Amino acid sequence: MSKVAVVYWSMTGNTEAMAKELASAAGTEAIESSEFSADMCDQYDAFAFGCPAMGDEELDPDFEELFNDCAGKLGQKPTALFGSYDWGTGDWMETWKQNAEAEGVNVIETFICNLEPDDDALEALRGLGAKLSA
Ligand SMILES: Cc1cc2nc3c(=O)[nH]c(=O)nc-3n(C[C@H](O)[C@H](O)[C@H](O)COP(=O)(O)O)c2cc1C
Repeated sequence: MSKVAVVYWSMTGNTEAMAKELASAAGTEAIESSEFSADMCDQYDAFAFGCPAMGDEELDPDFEELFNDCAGKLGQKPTALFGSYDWGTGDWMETWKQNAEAEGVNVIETFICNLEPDDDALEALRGLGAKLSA
């Protein structure tokens, strides 16, 4: 089984709920982004990074700094990006994915959900966790 790092930033708990469901299915615990650093990437085989739409379709700046630090260390390891949004249409995730791929990150899947994850979203997140840990 792959060792999966599920690293998230969340202001009001929606992305945190997503992270916890995904991590549980991957057989691990979600890690708050403030507790993670780029030098920890070597310990993992696969990654899921979560951050909601903030600013104007942007990542939280502190999370973005961490992700950019990690990006060069992920190599070809499978990486998923996820997060919650409200009034937009997911532009922040499109931008995030494009930037990650430009840095050479192997983005195998992105997953977004509107506000709190509903049952369908939780099921999809469990599937993603299982896929990353396979
Ligand atoms: C400062 C701020 C900026 C936001 N910007 C966007 C945005 O650009 N697009 C969008 O769809 N939602 C935006 N939202 C809504 C959040 O993405 C949404 O509430 C999300 O569920 C929060 O996730 P969290 O509970 O993990 O913090 C914003 C919320 C805040 C507080």
